[in-house]
Amino acid sequence: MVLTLYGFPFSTCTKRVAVVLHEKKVPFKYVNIDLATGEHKKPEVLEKQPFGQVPYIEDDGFVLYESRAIARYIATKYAGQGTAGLVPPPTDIQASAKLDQALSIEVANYDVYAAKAIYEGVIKKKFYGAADEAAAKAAIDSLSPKLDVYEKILLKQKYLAGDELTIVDLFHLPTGTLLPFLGLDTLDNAAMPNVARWWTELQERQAWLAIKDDIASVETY
Ligand SMILES: N[C@@H](CCC(=O)N[C@@H](CS)C(=O)NCC(=O)O)C(=O)O
Repeated sequence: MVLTLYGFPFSTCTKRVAVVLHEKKVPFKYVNIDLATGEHKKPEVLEKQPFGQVPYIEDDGFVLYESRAIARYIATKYAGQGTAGLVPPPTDIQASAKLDQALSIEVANYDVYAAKAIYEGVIKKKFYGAADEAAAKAAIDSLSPKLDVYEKILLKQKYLAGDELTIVDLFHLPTGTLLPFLGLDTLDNAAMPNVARWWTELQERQAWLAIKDDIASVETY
């Protein structure tokens, strides 16, 4: 049975999973959970995702939530198809450790600030009428010195976990592409040529272009 992705089109977390499904050329059925009407807090959703959030997947009866865990599951299960190397083989202990390191970097040094900025500056404006521009700016101000460190890392290696593209690079796309809506060239910045090089390449990936504006079921590749 085809894998089912439950999500919401404007959800950055749903896009984090959808881009990996496309990279790995995994056909999937997309089911919309309407966050705007509170569908994510209904008992049938809470049974699958106890925090009442999206995304989650069902794969032959196997239910999984948390976008990063889902992405890793997909990249591992479908290692032999689509884009190669998004996760290293578990037997490569050092590459796996470097991926874990980069995954922690993304959560602790990037997403905590980028997601906050997007929530305060973009989501609040779109769904609740008014942005909190001061809170968005504070989050961006906290993100900036972290990106200076990204620049140092990306000067030495092509991607965040080493010289191979992995899932963690893709994880930056859903929030990073919304930062310009806050009037910021945070990631595409001449003062950070290696971040800009990395970021430009990521944004041009076919898998991202396929889902950036809309997520739809895919029957076959
Ligand atoms: N850590 C979770 C976060 C999930 C999350 O916050 N999802 C958002 C959409 S991007 C959501 O469902 N928000 C509604 C809510 O929290 O009530 C993941 O990565 O899957």
